[in-house]
Amino acid sequence: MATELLASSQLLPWQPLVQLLAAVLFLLLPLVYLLFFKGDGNGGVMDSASAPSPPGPPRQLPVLGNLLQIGSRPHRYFQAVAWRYGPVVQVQLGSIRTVVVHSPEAAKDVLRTNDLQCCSRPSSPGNRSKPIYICTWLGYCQQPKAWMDPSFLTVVLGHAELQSSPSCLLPSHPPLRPATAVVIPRLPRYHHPTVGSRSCWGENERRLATIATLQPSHHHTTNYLDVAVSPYSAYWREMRKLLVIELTSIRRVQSFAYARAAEVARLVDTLTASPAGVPVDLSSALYTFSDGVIGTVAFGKVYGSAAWSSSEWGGSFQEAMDETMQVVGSFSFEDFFPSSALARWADALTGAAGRRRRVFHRIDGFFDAVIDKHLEPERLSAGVQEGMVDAMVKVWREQKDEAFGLTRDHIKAILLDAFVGGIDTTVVTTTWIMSELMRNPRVMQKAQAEVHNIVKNKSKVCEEDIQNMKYLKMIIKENFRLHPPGTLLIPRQTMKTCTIGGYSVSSETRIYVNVWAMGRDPNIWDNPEQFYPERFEDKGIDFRGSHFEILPFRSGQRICPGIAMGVANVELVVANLLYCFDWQLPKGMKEEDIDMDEIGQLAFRKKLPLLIVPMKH
Ligand code: HEM
Repeated sequence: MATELLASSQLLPWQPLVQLLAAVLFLLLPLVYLLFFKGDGNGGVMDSASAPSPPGPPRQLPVLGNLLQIGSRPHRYFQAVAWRYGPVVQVQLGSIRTVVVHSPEAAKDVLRTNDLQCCSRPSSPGNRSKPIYICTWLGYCQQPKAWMDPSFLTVVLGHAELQSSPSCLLPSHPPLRPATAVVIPRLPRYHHPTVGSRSCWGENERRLATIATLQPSHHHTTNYLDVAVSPYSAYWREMRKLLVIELTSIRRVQSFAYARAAEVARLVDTLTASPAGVPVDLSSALYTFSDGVIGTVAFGKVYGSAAWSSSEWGGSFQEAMDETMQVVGSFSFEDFFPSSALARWADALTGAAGRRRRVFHRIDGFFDAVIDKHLEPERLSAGVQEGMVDAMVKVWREQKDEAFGLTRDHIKAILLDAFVGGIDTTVVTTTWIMSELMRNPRVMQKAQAEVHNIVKNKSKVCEEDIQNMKYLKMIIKENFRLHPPGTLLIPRQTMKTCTIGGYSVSSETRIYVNVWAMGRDPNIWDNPEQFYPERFEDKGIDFRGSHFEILPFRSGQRICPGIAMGVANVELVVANLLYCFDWQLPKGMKEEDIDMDEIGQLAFRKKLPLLIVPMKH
C-alpha cells in the first residue's frame, strides 16, 4: 500500500515544478540569509549568534575553570591548547570567559574586522572602582545607555565611588547649566570628594557631562585615567591623542634624540670602564639606559642627575618604578573574579592588595613631587620647556577647551603610561637581540660588518647612520618574531558579540592574541625556531601592524603609540653595542649553553641574566 502511494505520488503532475522551486530556493538560500538575517554589524558575513562558540578544553575545576592550568607562561599553555583544538580557542579563567587566537586570519578578525568591538580593556584591581549608581543633578535622571555610551560611563564611573548625595559631597561644585548631566559615582571612604570639577564629552550625543572629580585614592592610582588600561571611550581617545602629541609623535621622538645620544654615551662609558675580561649583566646596564631615556623625555635633563637623586624626592624613583612594574603585572584573584567579594578578601589575605596600595602611593608621591617642581614660579617664568611634564603643565595652565579638562591626575596617568610602557619593553627586546646574536656568531659577524661598513672614524653610531643598516633592521624584525615582549598582547574585552575565525564570541569576553605562538608556527614560517634574519630579505613584511603574522606592537586602534620611540631606542643601542665592542661568552661557556627560557608578567624577558664580556674596539 505504501509503495503504491509512493508510486502514485511520483506521478503527480506538479512534482517537477516543486523540485525546481526547491532547487532555486536552495541556490538562493545564502542571499535570503543575508537579506533577512542581519549580522550584528561586525562586518562578518556570518551571523555571530548562529556561529558556534570556539572549541576548547573542558573546565578542569568547577569555580576556577582552567585557571590553574595556564601556569607562569600562559602563551605556551594556550599554544598547546591550539595545537589540539585549532587556532581560535576558548578557556574559562575563573569567572572570565577567555578566547585566544593563534592565526593571522583570526588575529585580523580581532584587530581589524572587529577592531572597534574588541578594543576595550577588562578592568583590573589596579585601575578599578565599582560604579554604584548614576545620578544627574538638577532633576535630570536617566539610565546611562539613554544618554551616553556605556563604555564611556565605565570610565566616568571608574573614577570613584560615592555613597551620599551629590549636593552634600560637592559643596564647592560650580553652578551647572540645567541641561548639564552630572555623573556621581560612589565614593569609598578614603576619597576626598571636593577637589574640583572636570568636563568630558559624552560619546553619542556630545553632551557635556560634568563629572565629580575625585582625588585618586592611594588604592587606585590610575583610576582608569591612563591610556593603557582605560576602556575604549571618548576619554581614552583624548588621552591617547595627548600622549602621542606630547610624547611619542615622530616630531617628539626626533626632538629627544639628545636624550638617546647622552644615554648611549653613558652606557658605552660604563661598559668600557668595567673590569677587563669580567662578564657584565647586560640587562641591568640596558635598564639604566632605557630608564634614563624615558626619564629625561618625561622629566627633563634633571633626571638621573645629582639634583634628582637628592633626598627631596624621598628615596629611589627607580626602586619605586621597579615595584610598580611588578605590581602592575602581578597575579590577583580580582583579575579573574572581578565582582567577587571573596576575591577581594583573598587579595587582602595574600597581601597583594596592600602591596598594590603601598606601591601606587609611593609612585604617586613621586609624580606629585615632580609636578610641583615643574610648577615652581621661577621655572614657569623662565619658560623652561625641556620635558614632557613641562609641555603638559603648559597645556594644563593654558587650556581653554573646557571639554577636556586636563588635571594633575591626567599628567600622572600619562607619566605612568610612559614609564610602564617604555622602559621594560626596550630592555627586554635589546637583551633578547643580544642573546640571539651571541648564540649565532654568523649573524653577529654579519651585523658588525654592516655597522662598521657604514660608520667610519666616529666614536659612536648616530641615528642618521642607522637608516642604511638593512641587516640590523632584519635582525630586529626576526627578534620581534621570536621574542615579542607582550607574548599575548595586553588583554582586551569585547564590547559586542562578534565573529572571530568563524566562531561566535560573545560580548564581555576577554581576548588574547598569541603573537608569541604565531611567531613560531611552522604553518607560517620555515624553520620557525631558527634565528634567521635573512628570511625577511626582499619581503615586505613589517611589524607595524599591517602584517598579522608578526605583531609585537599590536595593530588597529590600540596599537602601541610608542612604536617610533621604542624602535629608535632599540636600533640605536644595538648598533652602538655592535660598533663599540666585540662580545665574548664567559670562559668555558658555549653558544648552546645560553639559556633562552622566558619569564615575566606584562613583558616576558630572558629568565636568566645575559652575562657577557665586552671588549672595547
Ligand atoms: C620595543 C618597544 C615596545 C614594544 C614592543 C611595545 C609593545 C606594546 C604592546 C604589545 C602594546 C599592547 C597593545 C594592545 O595589545 O592593546 C603596547 C601598548 C602601549 N604602549 Fe608600547 N611598546 C613599546 C614601547 C613603548 C614606548 C616607548 C611607550 C611610551 C613611551 C609605549 C607606550 C604604550 C602605551 C601607552 C600603550 C597602551 C596603548 C593603548 O592602550 O591605547 N610603548 N605596547
